[in-house]
Amino acid sequence: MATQPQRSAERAEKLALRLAERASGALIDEARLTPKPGLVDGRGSGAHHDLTLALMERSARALQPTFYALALNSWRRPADIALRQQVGQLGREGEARMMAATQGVNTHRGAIWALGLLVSAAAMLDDESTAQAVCQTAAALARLPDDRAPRTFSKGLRATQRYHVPGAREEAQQAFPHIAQLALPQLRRSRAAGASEAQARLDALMAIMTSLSDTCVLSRAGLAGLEAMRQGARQVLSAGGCGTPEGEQALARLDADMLRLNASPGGAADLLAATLFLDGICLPTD
Ligand SMILES: CC(C)(COP(=O)(O)OP(=O)(O)OC[C@H]1O[C@@H](n2cnc3c(N)ncnc32)[C@H](O[C@H]2O[C@H](COP(=O)(O)OP(=O)(O)OP(=O)(O)O)[C@@H](O)[C@H]2O)[C@@H]1O)[C@@H](O)C(=O)NCCC(=O)NCCS
Ligand SMILES: Nc1ncnc2[nH]cnc12
Repeated sequence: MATQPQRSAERAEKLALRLAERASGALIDEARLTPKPGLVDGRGSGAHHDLTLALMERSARALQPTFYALALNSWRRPADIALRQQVGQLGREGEARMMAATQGVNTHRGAIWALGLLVSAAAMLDDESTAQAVCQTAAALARLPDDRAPRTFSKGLRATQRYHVPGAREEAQQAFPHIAQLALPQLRRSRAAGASEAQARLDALMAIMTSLSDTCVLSRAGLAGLEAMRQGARQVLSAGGCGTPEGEQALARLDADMLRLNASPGGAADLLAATLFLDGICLPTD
């Protein structure tokens, strides 16, 4: 008969496997979702020259062991410095894994950050929780310092300082408002209004794009690119979403604008993947 510690280990491993499969699956679902403005999708490489759908999928699969390790090591632990450092280390190993799988192309750095924290938070809470609870727990972890992190200067950091806007760090530290307050409610509203699953997911992406300061867009296309992204996404939603003929036309215009400006909302795409992950693992609210 299995002893108590054996049963606990089995439970932790089972949960870690489920979370890791869901996290990698959410990355693949996001990458395949079509048509996404400026992004890699089933039609092609969007505004990118070095990314393809096959590469995004390879990267997503290569990250599954990272998500598994994050969940297993976070199981039922409190948000403290020791866990923050371990999660940081596992996240950096995940980035190295991604780079090895893609021969040095940055496919999912932002996604490793957002999904990594959310996978850890779901394992910390263990029981099925609401998306709000998982986002709050992830935020508690993100707000802790990681003294072992190398002091490097990134494109994201440069954009947040130049334009005085929040970036990926702040989104996590504020408990992912673009997921909890915009994307998840929009996903559920669009489904309830009869949109197809793909249309509802595209609407959720639009909801994120209406207000995110996506440092990927800022680095490539400046404030003009960011404003075009936000305005275009608002037009899609105010036309009734991607499921209406007017919404579909507005989405095509937004795609053309993003390509013309060389803008890619990679941060919004990461947050959509994180939304799909939470939608798949969390208790429904309201
Ligand atoms: C906190 C970190 C995310 C580092 O953040 P920072 O802002 O310093 O660094 P970046 O390297 O720029 O990464 C940020 C990425 O986050 C995504 N993102 C952008 N804006 C937001 C936002 N407002 N909210 C949430 N997420 C956002 C975005 O990722 C996507 O874009 C990537 C492609 O970017 P880039 O290489 O710039 O792309 P290109 O334009 O294609 O380059 P060129 O072709 O022009 O050369 C892609 O990866 C998408 O995922 C931003 O890029 C975090 O990484 C960190 O500190 N990690 C340390 C480890 C850790 O503690 N982990 C814990 C959890 S596991
Ligand atoms: N579909 C996508 N295209 C480009 N960059 C991304 N980053 C995350 N998902 C992406």
